[in-house]
Amino acid sequence: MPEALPEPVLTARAMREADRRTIEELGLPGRVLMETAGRGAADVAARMLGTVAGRTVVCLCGRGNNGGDGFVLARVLHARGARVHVVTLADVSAMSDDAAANYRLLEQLAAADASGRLHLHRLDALVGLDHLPPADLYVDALLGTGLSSPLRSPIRELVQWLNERAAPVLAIDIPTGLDSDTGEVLGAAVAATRTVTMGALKVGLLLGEGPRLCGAIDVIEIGIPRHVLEQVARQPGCAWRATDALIRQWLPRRAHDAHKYSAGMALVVAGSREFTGAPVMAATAAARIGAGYVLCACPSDVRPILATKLTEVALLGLPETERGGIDQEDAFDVLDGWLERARALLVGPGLGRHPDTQRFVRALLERTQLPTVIDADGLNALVGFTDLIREHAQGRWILTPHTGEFRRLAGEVDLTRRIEVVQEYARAWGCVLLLKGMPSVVGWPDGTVWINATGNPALATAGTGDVLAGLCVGLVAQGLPPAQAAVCALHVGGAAADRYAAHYGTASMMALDLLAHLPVVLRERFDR
Ligand SMILES: NC(=O)C1=CN([C@@H]2O[C@H](COP(=O)(O)OP(=O)(O)OC[C@H]3O[C@@H](n4cnc5c(N)ncnc54)[C@H](OP(=O)(O)O)[C@@H]3O)[C@@H](O)[C@H]2O)[C@@H](O)CC1
Ligand SMILES: Nc1ncnc2c1ncn2[C@@H]1O[C@H](COP(=O)(O)OP(=O)(O)O)[C@@H](O)[C@H]1O
Ligand SMILES: [K+]
Repeated sequence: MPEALPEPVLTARAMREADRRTIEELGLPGRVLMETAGRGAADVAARMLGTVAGRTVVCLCGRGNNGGDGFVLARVLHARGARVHVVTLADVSAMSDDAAANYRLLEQLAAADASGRLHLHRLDALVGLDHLPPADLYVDALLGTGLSSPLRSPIRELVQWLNERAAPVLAIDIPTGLDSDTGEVLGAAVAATRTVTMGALKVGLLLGEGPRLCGAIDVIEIGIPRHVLEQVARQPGCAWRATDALIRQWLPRRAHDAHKYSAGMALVVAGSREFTGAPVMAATAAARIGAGYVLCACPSDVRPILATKLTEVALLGLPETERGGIDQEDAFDVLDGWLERARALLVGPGLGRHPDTQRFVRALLERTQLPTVIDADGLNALVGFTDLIREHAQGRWILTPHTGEFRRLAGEVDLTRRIEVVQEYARAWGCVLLLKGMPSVVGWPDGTVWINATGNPALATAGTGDVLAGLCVGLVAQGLPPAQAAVCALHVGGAAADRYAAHYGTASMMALDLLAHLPVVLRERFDR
């Protein structure tokens, strides 16, 4: 089976380091990198145009290497018959060396070419823009990873002008104005139809405003060796994105001689008088993703209610104190046998925050050696007890907080640096930390971070977190290590949401719809 490779997601600093090492250590000239980048971008532009000959392209170029990529793209599209207008802001003497070399090439070409299809415009003020002909495609080659502060004039005005154009916009490397590390808009930013990014994905394309502003993304391989990308990807703030091929490789396969125990038993401790839906969604999700035997342990007085909603999922009633929480000692009498037989545990969905229940949760987590998913009220029981995570997680726990639950656990954190924050806490707590959101992010205890590649706003509906927790425990019950189970659960769950949205849009989905689409997605996309 060929080794499927995850996609590196780099910060500007890591990208610059990869460029530098390729140029200085490997000896691949920066000019060649730029030529390859520009040609790759031109191919994407050509696909957007359909036909190139006779079409009009306006290319706005900055004076750095991002502009240089744009000059190469302009030359290539011109060679293929397009009418090209290149707009520059600076004199060639102020350009970076590689950009200047490519600009001089364009000057030679414009002088030698009698077709009148290549026009170079030096922009001193914005007035020049209105003399440009309407274009079939605009190219944003103003700024890339060199952006370091809120956009200055005149680039800021150029960005606004671009955003008023009717025709599609292709952003080179990063939409100008978008922070390539955080996805924040620095003053103003190009809203691109498509972004062609060089060498590797950038973090800012996937976080914050990135997904909204960059449109579809093409990654151009420009000659930076994979081992260089993998090494720089270890820098803080960098991450990885799984591919379908990698998930297909990781997902468990059911053995031909499987029986319900060998296919993995998941024990779900969930539910309360207030929440009888969460245990259903979590336990059903565990069964749907392939656990052979799912047992749901809930407070005794909600057992009859769940029994009407669950058929394939077996139920266990947990004794309660007279105050209404779960009675710790009596509950262990009921659970201990099952804790020996189960292969994975999920604690939390809909458990409620009764102090007795919270004490029971902490005692259970200290007692079990099972790989465990802790979600929702399981996490709330750990507020103020994060030492318990440090002592007991040992890489076996998956925590699945949304932003609010994470803030309650970790205190005030700056989530514009969500990659670093997840990296830091997963490492400090020694657990797999799945921080839900758009996109959801997974931190491993060794510092590796994953940005979810699938999912869409249809997921913003109550219960999808319960489903996600169930997918996690269902995968761990089948023998998948917690680190990989969290990445797979997000990827597959998000893929189910994507299939739903493709058919029905993003407003109508409810959490259990994810499970209705899961079998087809597992079959069609993940070969299970
Ligand atoms: N040749 C190669 O190795 C490869 C290069 N690659 C390409 O190079 C790009 C990186 O090139 P880069 O480092 O030159 O930076 P770049 O994004 O062009 O910007 C520099 C300019 O930005 C300006 N500027 C900064 N902040 C600003 C603000 N707030 N408002 C306004 N202006 C501002 C800054 O001006 P200054 O602040 O210096 O006055 C300077 O003029 C990368 O994205 C990729 O496309 C790839 O193809 C890979 C191979
Ligand atoms: N399969 C999934 N893929 C990606 N993100 C997911 C997935 N499931 C849940 N999420 C994220 O989790 C959020 C819902 O979690 P949460 O708020 O805990 O829901 P609830 O507690 O109502 O079940 C969603 O908005 C989405 O960002
Ligand atoms: K750009």
